[in-house]
Amino acid sequence: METETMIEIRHAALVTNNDRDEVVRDATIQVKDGKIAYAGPGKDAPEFSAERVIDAHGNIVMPGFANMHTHVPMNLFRSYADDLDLMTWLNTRIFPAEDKLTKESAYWASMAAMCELAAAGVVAFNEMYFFVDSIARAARESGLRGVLSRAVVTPAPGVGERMLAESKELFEKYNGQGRLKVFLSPHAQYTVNNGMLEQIAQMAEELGTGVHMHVSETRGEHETCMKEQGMTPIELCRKTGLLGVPFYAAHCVWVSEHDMELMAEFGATVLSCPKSNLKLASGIAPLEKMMRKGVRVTLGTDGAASNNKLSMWEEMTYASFLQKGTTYDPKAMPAAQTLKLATRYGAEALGLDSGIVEAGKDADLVMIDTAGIRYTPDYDDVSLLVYAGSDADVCMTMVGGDVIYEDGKFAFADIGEVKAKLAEYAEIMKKI
Ligand SMILES: CSC[C@H]1O[C@@H](n2cnc3c(O)ncnc32)[C@H](O)[C@@H]1O
Ligand SMILES: [Zn+2]
Repeated sequence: METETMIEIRHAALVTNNDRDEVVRDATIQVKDGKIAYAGPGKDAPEFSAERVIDAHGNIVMPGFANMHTHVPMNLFRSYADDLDLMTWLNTRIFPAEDKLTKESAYWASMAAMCELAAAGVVAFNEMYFFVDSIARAARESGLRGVLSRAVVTPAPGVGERMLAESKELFEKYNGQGRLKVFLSPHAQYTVNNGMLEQIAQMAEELGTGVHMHVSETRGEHETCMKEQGMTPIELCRKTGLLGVPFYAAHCVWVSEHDMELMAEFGATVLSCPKSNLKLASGIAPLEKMMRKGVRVTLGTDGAASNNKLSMWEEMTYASFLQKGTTYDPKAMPAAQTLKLATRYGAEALGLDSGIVEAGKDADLVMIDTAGIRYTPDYDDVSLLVYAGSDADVCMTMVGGDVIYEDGKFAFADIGEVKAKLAEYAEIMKKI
């Protein structure tokens, strides 16, 4: 596929995702040099000499998703270890399998994830793993926006320091390069000692970057931290300085009222992964309560080994329905708010200039084919997207004005080759 600098999309139902939740019928979206030049009623659109005109009659155009917690090389481990709790899953199956990963297998697994994300309408992902060079290579090729981080653990003296030094090198190499940014990443409170948490907070401050960490995922993590440290994992993050930098806390299932108040006070971002938390039997994060206390909540999938899809569509449905079901309040997490958690709030948290479809924003858009039976009748487009939509409905994904996925085809990958490579590397995993 060619890159056009001027694209005009006509006759779309435009879900703007703005503060007024406006939906514009028969809308035109004009894209120039990666930005939205115009988005609004077709009848009011200015003259535009488009290199390509897309007829979106019968389609919805909306902002793309920000998947806020991923481990993209874990696409190699989908269906490899199911029906286990987090610690058994990690210690008996995943960590041994990860020992067999190589630069090449991590690259191809990341490419598989890029395809899965792009085809499901994701425009940005917030990643934590090792093999960051492999992930950066796949991300750059795909055109997706990626915030990468090299996970740090402290199993033995000196190991964490080496990993942190590597994180700094990766920051210097990739941060601000094209569509990439780099954060720092202590894996979790139970794998990283307090001294290293402090060093990471200091380095994030020096570099002016964020910190991405698994926090309060399971009851066991919460109880052990209380017993060994005399405080919750979030309180420990405050003590070690992590809440003083832009802080991105994945999961937050087992959080106290005080934890929520701290996160609101320090402006931390919660990266909730409702499906992964259910599959690993970790529990249900109290998102509604957190949001009422003023905490910024966003959504992610976690890796393909614990989800087992990278579908923000499913995260939206699970997140909303779980909050309704656990609060006994049908008004909890309504559709328009849920869509914002999956798109705009994530984009804002990552410092991206997208998440709303309006003039001046980056053109990070997706187009949804509404020909399927689930989009009829059409009383409320946002409701249809959030409660009835799915990956399969995405017919085009655009990042910074580049069409990276369209009608089953990827601009950046030969999907047959990607599948063949994954099958080849899976043979190695089967021998463990
Ligand atoms: C060291 S890179 C990231 C590390 O995290 C592991 N992981 C994947 N999902 C989870 C999760 O939900 N909680 C904790 N750790 C997780 C992954 O396998 C890598 O080892
Ligand atoms: Zn995770």
